[in-house]
Amino acid sequence: MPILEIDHLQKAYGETHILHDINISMEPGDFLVLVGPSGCGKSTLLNCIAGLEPITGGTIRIGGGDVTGVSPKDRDIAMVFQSYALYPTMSVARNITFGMQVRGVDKATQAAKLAEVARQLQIEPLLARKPGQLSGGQRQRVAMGRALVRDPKLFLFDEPLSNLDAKLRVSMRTEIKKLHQDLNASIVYVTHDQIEAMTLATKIVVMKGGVIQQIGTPAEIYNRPANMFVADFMGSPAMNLIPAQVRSEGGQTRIEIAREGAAPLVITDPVARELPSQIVLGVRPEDIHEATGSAHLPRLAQGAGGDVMIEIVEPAGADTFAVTHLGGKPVTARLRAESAVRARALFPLAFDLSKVSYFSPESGERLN
Ligand SMILES: Nc1ncnc2c1ncn2[C@@H]1O[C@H](COP(=O)(O)OP(=O)(O)OP(=O)(O)O)[C@@H](O)[C@H]1O
Repeated sequence: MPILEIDHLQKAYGETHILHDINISMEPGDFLVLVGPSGCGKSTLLNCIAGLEPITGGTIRIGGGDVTGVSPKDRDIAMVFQSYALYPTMSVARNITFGMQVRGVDKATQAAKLAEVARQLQIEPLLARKPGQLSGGQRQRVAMGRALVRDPKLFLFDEPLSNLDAKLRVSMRTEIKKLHQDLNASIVYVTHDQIEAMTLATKIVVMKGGVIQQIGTPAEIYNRPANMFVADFMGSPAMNLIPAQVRSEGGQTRIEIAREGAAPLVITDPVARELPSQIVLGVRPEDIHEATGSAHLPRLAQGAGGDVMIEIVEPAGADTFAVTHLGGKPVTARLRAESAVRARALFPLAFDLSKVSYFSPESGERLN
């Protein structure tokens, strides 16, 4: 049975529609990440799940029970906010046990739960301190501790790492992932950071303008984006989106891409595909390879590339990024660090056609 089922959810503020026909089904133990740009409605959706915002239409079920009209405290959820929302005058220990005290949990159980989460989160030495005496990462841990002692059906996290510096964010991300694995907890997590989404989620919901664009595993979202918005939003550097023309010939698909100062680059997809004459070809930087000595790239089809003029070369330690222009757009290839690629020179590049996406230029939807 799904731990969370959202069915045809609508949310409006007066005449302003914020969320449109949201449908989500989440299994127990899932780490479901709601991701999208600022203003896409992900926090509003989380608040609807928590019961902090009334919904305009549809239903929400948690653990099989309809909670649509149920107050937040009766939904068996625990929420961790971006602001942590700790009580400043209470010690760390009191912050964690206070909710249990209010619910009438006996003292011995409170102490046992406190000890358990303090150990899990490695905050034992901090229990007597006040929130003002903690670092951002430590406050974050206390806020999580407060959620953990509730042992709820569902954890809700609203951008919990956004107040931390970059380095701490990465280490807290690892901790949250470990916590999820250890507890097998069901988590709904909001972030605008696509890397956080990719690294944490078992399931990603990509949103834009209050509409779900795609739901899938991180691999599905990355490898088979449903449309150009998802293709562009997920992945860094972003997927290259190259306008191209298609000619079907003899059971193959010929794709022509305009190249500056030279005849179009013609690549041949060995699969016969039903494509419109104009498409946008999506290819991730790591799926564009140096075409010379491609013996180590057996999956590269014959005729999958050609010489292109390299404009900029950016060494980045483990990789080297090479930027060219194709179809009138800048195109980035992620090459090996030891690549001989040079700026302002021709260089042979080939696309891994087993990995490319084709999109409709009009609707932006995936075609293959
Ligand atoms: N009380 C409100 N009344 C009217 N509009 C609101 C209200 N609260 C939020 N909105 C609007 O709803 C939309 C979604 O907001 P929401 O905070 O859910 O976005 P978000 O994706 O979480 O963005 P962010 O990452 O910036 O927090 C925004 O356009 C926002 O202006």
